[in-house]
Amino acid sequence: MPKFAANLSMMYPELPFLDRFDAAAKDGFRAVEYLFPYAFAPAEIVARLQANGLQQVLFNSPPGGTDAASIARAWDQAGDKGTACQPGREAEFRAGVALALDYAQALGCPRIHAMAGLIPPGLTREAVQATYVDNLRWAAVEAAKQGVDVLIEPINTRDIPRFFLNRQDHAHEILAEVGAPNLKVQMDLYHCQIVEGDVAMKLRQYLPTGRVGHLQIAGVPERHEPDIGELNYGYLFGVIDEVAQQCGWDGWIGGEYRPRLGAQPGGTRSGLGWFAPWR
Ligand SMILES: O=C(O)C(=O)[C@@H](O)CO
Ligand SMILES: [Mg+2]
Repeated sequence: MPKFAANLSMMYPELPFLDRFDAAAKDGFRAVEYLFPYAFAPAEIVARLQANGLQQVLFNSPPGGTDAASIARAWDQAGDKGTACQPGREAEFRAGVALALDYAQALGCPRIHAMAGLIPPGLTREAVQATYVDNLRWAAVEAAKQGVDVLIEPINTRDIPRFFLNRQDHAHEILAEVGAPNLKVQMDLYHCQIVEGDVAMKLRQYLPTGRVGHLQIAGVPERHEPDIGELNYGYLFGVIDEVAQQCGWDGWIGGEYRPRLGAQPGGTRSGLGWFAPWR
């Protein structure tokens, strides 16, 4: 049966970040993910996880720099959204992964997402791929020392123009080139539908490879609740369940969407009809 995690960066915008853990647990989630924990001491987050019986299943390494201002700048509209593919920023990438691994250890989190970043102006995807592969190879070795997986995520270029990694096939080619068993794909079905479509067949193709470390979902195109939009998630959850039973895939599915009612009080809970059968 599919296991769902609440993405606390997008869900529960009506609440301060630390209170979102309590709300997700009350709504029946057993696991959480989010972008960045770095504005909080690990102990503050561990306290929220433990008080609510929640597992931390995913977060991102810093998208640039390791201090709060750099992380915010790297994530804002004009930010680089990661350094992994950017030649000359290898030291920054490594410092970010090291910080993420410290947090992963403290939070008991088994995977981190290392964002690829934008292709720098004047360079091509082909020109920066060697930097990306070298950085991921280093990150996978470091993460393996503490039993953590490193994830890479194809993201659509309507949301993030010039993002390096956009397609599932490219992500799986990168895994083959890096050759590290703990490097896996974060397969976000929202991005997959926008860039490639044919989502059910892609699930059937990639879940049995054992190289998909995590799934994420949202309605397309507005990135609201999964039961709003052009994707039929009721059908897709059935496909995931069927394939998972056949191949033993045991990953989490993150609800990474912006509730339709925005930050209205109770807005996230009122949109959880999609989750009711799986609670
Ligand atoms: O934007 C997404 O999709 C994500 O999963 C974030 O973690 C940014 O990578
Ligand atoms: Mg995602």
